[in-house]
Amino acid sequence: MEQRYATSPEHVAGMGTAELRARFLVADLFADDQANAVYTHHDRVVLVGVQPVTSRVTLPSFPEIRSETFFEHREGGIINVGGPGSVVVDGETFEMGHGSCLYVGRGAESVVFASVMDGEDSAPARFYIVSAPAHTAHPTTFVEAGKGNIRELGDALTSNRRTINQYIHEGGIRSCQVVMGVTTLHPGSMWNTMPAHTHDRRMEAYLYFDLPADARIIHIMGEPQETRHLVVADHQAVISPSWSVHSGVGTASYSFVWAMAGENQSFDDMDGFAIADMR
Ligand SMILES: O=C(O)C(=O)C[C@H](O)C(=O)CO
Ligand SMILES: [Zn+2]
Repeated sequence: MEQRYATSPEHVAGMGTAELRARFLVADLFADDQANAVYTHHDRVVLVGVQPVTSRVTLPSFPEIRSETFFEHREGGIINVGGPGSVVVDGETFEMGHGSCLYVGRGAESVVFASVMDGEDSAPARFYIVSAPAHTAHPTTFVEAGKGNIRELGDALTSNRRTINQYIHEGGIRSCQVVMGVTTLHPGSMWNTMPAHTHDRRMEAYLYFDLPADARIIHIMGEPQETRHLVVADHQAVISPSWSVHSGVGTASYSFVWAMAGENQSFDDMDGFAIADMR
């Protein structure tokens, strides 16, 4: 498991492109028949990518978290950003289509991932997991793509019309810390999360998906008065510390998984910034 230690805003001001990418961009989460993990140390959130192709993949326990099983003292949200697949949690099978979400509660022991590969052109499932420490066990719960709490935001005139699907949140699937959902840009709209915000109570991670292979997201990060950017490709994630804005513009429309953990679970607890005040 890769370790990414926590960073401070003062540190970012002097970083060049390579260091910014090494600290905040998770470029290679998905690899065939593997479970790749990054331990962010921001709110002790672990990001995992599982891409089963020729065989099933069992979620390992990873020595860095010192537990018998991955979910012994953790919980996690899983979203499938690839082709159809399944997740078996302690013998119970969840068929997961593109964009669907599964919450796995503390104490789950065996978690096994598979793709439904039924032809040469079929795409493997890509399971994206965001996990945080959990103090109690909430039930493992599945929700189909598009069946979360829907919020429509933005306007085509400002190129930011988008649909937010909240899956794991205060009014939906219960959890200890993890809050998770998917935002989809409408055709022709390219901007997410602008005006931008921070939430000092929670870190957040974005995983961009459904972006054409030759398109990119220009992801804006850093303090609002001292921003930096990352150029991000499909299936890459960005770690956003609590003090950092997280907003992006695509060269094509796209979706992204957003997930947070920390002090509270209040989606609307955001500190917004006027666009004109950003630097
Ligand atoms: O499009 C948006 O705006 C978002 O999806 C915002 C994220 O959900 C977020 O940053 C929540 O704090
Ligand atoms: Zn946010």
